[in-house]
Amino acid sequence: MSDFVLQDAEAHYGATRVLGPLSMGIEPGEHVALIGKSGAGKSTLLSLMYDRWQAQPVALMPQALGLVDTLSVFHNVYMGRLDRHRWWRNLATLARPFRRDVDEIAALLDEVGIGEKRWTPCGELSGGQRQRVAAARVLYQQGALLLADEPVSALDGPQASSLMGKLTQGYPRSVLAMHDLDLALGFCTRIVGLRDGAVVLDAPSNTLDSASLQDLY
Ligand SMILES: Nc1ncnc2c1ncn2[C@@H]1O[C@H](COP(=O)(O)OP(=O)(O)OP(=O)(O)O)[C@@H](O)[C@H]1O
Repeated sequence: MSDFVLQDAEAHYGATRVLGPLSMGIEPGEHVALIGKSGAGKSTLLSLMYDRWQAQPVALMPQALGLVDTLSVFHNVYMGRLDRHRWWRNLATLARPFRRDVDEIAALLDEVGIGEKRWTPCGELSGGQRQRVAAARVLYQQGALLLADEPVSALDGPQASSLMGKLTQGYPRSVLAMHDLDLALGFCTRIVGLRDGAVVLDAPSNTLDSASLQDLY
């Protein structure tokens, strides 16, 4: 049985129910694309999953990315593992990073194509570069499950494909809110379609094509 299960889950804003009740589990090896039009409940479902499962090693890449603009790209990626180190090591890293960390993070930044920006403050990056920093941070963090909200929305076609490959290979399971149906079908094993806070489709990707998903929009 999966450790990642929701049973009759609901989300409310004030007195208004915007999601559920819904039940679903994420099995090992599953990469789930959450699709549906704007306002369907994708971000709300990701937040609910993060709340319910945060006792387990879950990484979150939020839509707003959560970068600290005044810190360098290196330091933002390093934050993916802040909770694994003692306070004094994190404090020392702020002033003078350890060579081992610099080398590991530099390799990751090279992989996502922003190695030359290692010491640039995140506030000086483009939208696509910022998205790649946030992706590098969750790849550095590692864990049992990745939750990501439109993780490649600011990237061009080849960059988006490359990063989708790294994110789905970097975690044993993932749930990714997506708007690009071809990327969802190409990289995810399962498609969950939401409409007005309800699951209206839940099927393996290899049984679907992008035309059959258009009904959700
Ligand atoms: N802070 C909030 N307060 C009240 N209602 C909210 C709030 N955030 C979201 N909602 C409502 O919850 C519903 C689901 O929103 P959600 O952000 O989960 O949609 P989404 O599918 O992620 O949309 P998008 O693709 O635009 O990011 C919408 O009806 C939205 O208006």
